[in-house]
Order: sequence, then structure tokens, then C-alpha cells
Amino acid sequence: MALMVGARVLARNLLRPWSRLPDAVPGRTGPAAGGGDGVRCFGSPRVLVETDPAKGVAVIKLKNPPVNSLSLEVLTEFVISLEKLENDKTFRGVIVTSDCPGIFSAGLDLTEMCGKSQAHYAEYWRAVQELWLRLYLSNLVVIAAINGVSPAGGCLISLTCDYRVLADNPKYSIGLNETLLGIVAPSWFKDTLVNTVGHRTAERALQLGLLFPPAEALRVGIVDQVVPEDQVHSAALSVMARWLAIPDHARQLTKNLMRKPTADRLVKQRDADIQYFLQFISRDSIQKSLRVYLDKLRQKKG
Ligand SMILES: CC/C=C/CC(=O)SCCNC(=O)CCNC(=O)[C@H](O)C(C)(C)COP(=O)(O)OP(=O)(O)OC[C@H]1O[C@@H](n2cnc3c(N)ncnc32)[C@H](O)[C@@H]1OP(=O)(O)O
Repeated sequence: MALMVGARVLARNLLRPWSRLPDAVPGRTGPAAGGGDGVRCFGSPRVLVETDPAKGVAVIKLKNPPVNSLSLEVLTEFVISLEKLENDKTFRGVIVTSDCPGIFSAGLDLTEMCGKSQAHYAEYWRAVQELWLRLYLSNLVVIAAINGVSPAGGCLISLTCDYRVLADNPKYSIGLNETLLGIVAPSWFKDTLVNTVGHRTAERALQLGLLFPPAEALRVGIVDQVVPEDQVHSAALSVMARWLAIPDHARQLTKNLMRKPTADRLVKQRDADIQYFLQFISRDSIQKSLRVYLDKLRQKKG
């Protein structure tokens, strides 16, 4: 199913670039419940978008229960929603958050990387690359309102944002914990972390697979602000106002200046990066590690 959805969307994107806008979610178009006048919703089943045209701000809410894992569908729908916002001059900023209580995102969907075909791995990895590139280089001000635990790919999404607000709950740790799964964070995950927290902190965090609770996360700079849980959204909106006070062209060019060299490293070798991922993920030892990890997650309940 995921393979079909991804292939269908990619084919449509290649053939008809102007048809990339997601259809409205039935029943969610129109004023948002409790959202006040002027707030409009669109998006897709797993990626909700609430827009406030008057403020020029949108909120992207990930909604892929139970844990907001980044399946191929989520990645694809996320990119399409982001592109729609970027193509609409009404919007200058977007807040990325979660609709799943207590979980920002459990990261890449492990079931997409386990026991599937080479073609599927290649399609999935290209989608991961695409979301990272889109978010990292977005012309919009992108702010993460992290309202839950945020390991691995969840942390990566946060790191691509211009600013990160984390809810002050000891359960909401954040970090690139790949080594704990017996896998390795790819070079561009590493680059994104290094650009945020510096080389030494990143090296220690990556080798040990550290997941930082809020106070630690703030101390090492993996997030910019920690606020009481019920204030995450309002804090993100306040920060947004500050960033939107800067003229777009100056801010956008500066963002590009800071980030393009990192992004270019991937852009120049996307296919090689996919090949590397294929070789890596197909190894028996890696597949075994992922299966063991998934089994542990599943058995936790039993
Ligand atoms: C080179 C590739 C790089 C990879 C980068 C990555 O992003 S790899 C993904 C790394 N993610 C993690 O390590 C997080 C794993 N998940 C958890 O630690 C917990 O699930 C979490 C997020 C703390 C939530 O805990 P909770 O107790 O609320 O839920 P539970 O663990 O019972 O999970 C519910 C069901 O979701 C499944 N699941 C969890 N995480 C993932 C995932 N990343 N991908 C796919 N599925 C995931 C879990 O197995 C449960 O499934 P079920 O069938 O209901 O038993």
C-alpha cells in the first residue's frame, strides 16, 4: 500500500507539478473548531494543516497514531502540505507539532525498513531525503512545537526547524538514538545535529544514542526553549512573531547562506546516499537488530 501511494504521488509530481496540492480532508475545511474566525484547515488524513491567513502562519500537525512514526505516506503528505504552503504567498511561517498526545514523533517507521524489498527501501529513503531537504531549506520560518517524545527521525524533523520549543515534561526526551537500535545516523542527520549543538556535543550524543530530557536538552542547545506543557503552542506563536518581524528576503537569504552547504552535500550525492542506505539496511545483522528492537517495543505491553 505504502509503495503504491509513494509511487503514485511521485509519478503525479513528476508529470503534473501543479497538481501536488493535497485534497482537503473531508469535514475539516472551514473554520477550525475553537480556532476562531479566519482559521482554515486542509491537509491529508495524517498531516493536518490549520492555517491562519490573517497572521500568515500555518500549523502542521502530525496525526499518525499511535506514535506518529514517519511512514512513507506521512513523509509524502508532509512534503506536499509544506509545498502547498510555500507556494502560497499568504504564508510566511509554519509551526510543526503533533496531534498524538505525548508523542511528537517516534521517528522513521521501522516497519518501512524491515523485511521489505530493495525497491521499497529506495523509495522510502528518497522520501526521507526529500522531507529533510524541503524542511531544512524552507523559505518559511519553521518552528517546532515539540509536545512529546522525539527520538531519532522525530528529532531530525525538529532539528531542521529554525527554532525548537519543547514541553517541560520529563518523559519528553529528544535526541538521535540510532546507535541504541544498532544502526548509524546517516551523515546528513549528523550534520544537522552538529550545526545545532556543535561537534563535541554531537559526537557524544550520537555515539551514546543520547535522548535528552528537557533541562538537559536546553543545556546542550538541542532545543532553544523549554516551557510548561500547556504553553508550547503560545510560546511557538510568540517566537514566530519575532522571526516574522525580520524582512523575509534578508532572513531567507541568510538561512540559505547558513544551510545550503550542508544541504548541497546531500543533493550532490542523493543516489549514492540511497545506494549506501540500501546496502546498509539490507545487511542481515542490521535487519536482525531492527527486528529485535521492534519485538522489544511490541513485547513491552505484554
Ligand atoms: C538509518 C536509519 C535511521 C533511522 C532513524 C529512525 O528514526 S529509527 C526509529 C527510532 N525510533 C525509536 O527508537 C522510537 C521507538 N519507539 C519508542 O521508543 C516508543 O514507541 C515511544 C515513541 C516512546 C512511545 O512509547 P509508547 O509506550 O507510547 O508506545 P509503544 O512503544 O507501545 O508503541 C506503540 C506501537 O507503535 C510501534 N512503534 C513504536 N515506534 C515505532 C517506530 N519508530 N516505527 C514503527 N512502529 C513503531 C510499537 O511497536 C507499537 O506497535 P504495536 O504493534 O502496537 O505493539
